[in-house]
Amino acid sequence: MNLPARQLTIEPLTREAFAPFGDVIDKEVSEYFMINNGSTRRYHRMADVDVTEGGGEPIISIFQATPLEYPLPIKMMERHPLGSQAFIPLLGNPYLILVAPKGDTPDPSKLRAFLSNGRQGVNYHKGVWHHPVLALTDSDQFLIVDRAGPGNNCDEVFFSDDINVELALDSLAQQEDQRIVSTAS
Ligand SMILES: NC(=O)N[C@@H](O)C(=O)O
Ligand code: NI
Repeated sequence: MNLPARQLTIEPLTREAFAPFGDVIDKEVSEYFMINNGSTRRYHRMADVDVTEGGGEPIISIFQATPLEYPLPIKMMERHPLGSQAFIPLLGNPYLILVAPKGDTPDPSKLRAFLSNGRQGVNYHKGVWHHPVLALTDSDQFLIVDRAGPGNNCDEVFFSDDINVELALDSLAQQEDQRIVSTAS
């Protein structure tokens, strides 16, 4: 008999809640100073790019991502042991983030899911377990700042089927981001 999957609670993305996993890149809660003769706000050093271990170098890429099918059974997590990885949404669409604390393997009981409002980026710190990008809008686009260089910088761990955990969008219907459910379902 298949038991119903445990649905992860999807939390609003805040700097404080996400702190154990990395940085939230969100100008709406950040200080700035004026530059360019007063014409420009500089939201300075919102996150650090930590990619030089083992001879790594910072690179900038763009991901164009397709939403997965929801409810989404969580089958795997990955980490980048040699570098941080930042995702900056380019089109203003909400998206999901799924993380677990650093450690030898991701602990399924410590999975945390967050919803970005589409104006918030994230910077996973080196070694933080995370699910590959979870877009909620077709062909969504993200600017990525992460590491190129020698060595293996991507560990993947596949869970056994019996962890029976999923991400469902129903819980989002109660939040102001109602449009998400219609976009992704
Ligand atoms: N593999 C890759 O470049 N992307 C993942 O790291 C991801 O977090 O989406
Ligand atoms: Ni990654």
